[in-house]
Amino acid sequence: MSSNPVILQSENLTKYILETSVYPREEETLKELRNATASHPWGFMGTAPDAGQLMTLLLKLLNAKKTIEVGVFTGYSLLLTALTIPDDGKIIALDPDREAYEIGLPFIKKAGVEHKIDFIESPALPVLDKLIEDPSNKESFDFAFVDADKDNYWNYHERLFKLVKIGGLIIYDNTLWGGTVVWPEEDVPAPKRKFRQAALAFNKAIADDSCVEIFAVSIGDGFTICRRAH
Ligand SMILES: C[S@@+](CC[C@H](N)C(=O)[O-])C[C@H]1O[C@@H](n2cnc3c(N)ncnc32)[C@H](O)[C@@H]1O
Ligand SMILES: O=c1cc(-c2ccc(O)cc2)oc2c(O)c(O)ccc12
Repeated sequence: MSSNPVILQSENLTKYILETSVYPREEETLKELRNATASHPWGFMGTAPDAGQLMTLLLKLLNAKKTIEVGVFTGYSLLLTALTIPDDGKIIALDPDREAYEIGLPFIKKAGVEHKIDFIESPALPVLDKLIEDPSNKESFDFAFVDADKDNYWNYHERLFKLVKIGGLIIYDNTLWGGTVVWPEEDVPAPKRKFRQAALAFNKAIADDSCVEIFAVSIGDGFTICRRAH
């Protein structure tokens, strides 16, 4: 089994895709933010650039204007969303770690998109609950991206489902959790087991949810794309 967390069939194929179609198209400030994150001890948590490119395409297809991001870290996925939505678009970005967000902030400012971002330094669940209490927020968001504490994904789904409009998208990252979802439990390193179990439970629950159309994409660490059907 490869030690590379990328799930595509070979590391060379991933490299080929990155070099031919992702890096040449990656916006300069995104590249700079990604490079600034690389030296962070948790730098590997940033959204994979190929997965980010897919997200950009989906945001454009949707004409997304109002979005939510759960799990910001240094802001790679946040900056790409801010670069993609229109100038009067808005992103509610939730993360208890402001320090990591501040690593990416100079690149967000340089890109001239800070005005689209409402960063809230908080765990996401209480903020989502508050948003739901306001009827004007219900079914008002075009798009949500979830890349945070993996054992809360179903809790996020229950809330985001109420906030995202019919036809809107919710994307969940890490749903293949380094490919470990198909490994025998005993082969999975102990620290990875808790979130592997969370991914298995979430993948089953979302497949059983007839209110969304879904597709699990083997890109990055696994993207599950959900469209609110009704
Ligand atoms: C994988 S990183 C996000 C990566 C980010 N999407 C990017 O492109 O760089 C996960 C983030 O989730 C945040 N997080 C952990 N628990 C959270 C919670 N309860 N609510 C919101 N964010 C949380 C962590 O602080 C961390 O910054
Ligand atoms: O190794 C990780 C860990 C996380 C993680 C752990 C705990 C949290 O509360 C949030 C995130 O996230 C990761 C991630 O998103 C990724 O793409 C690779 C590795 C990890």
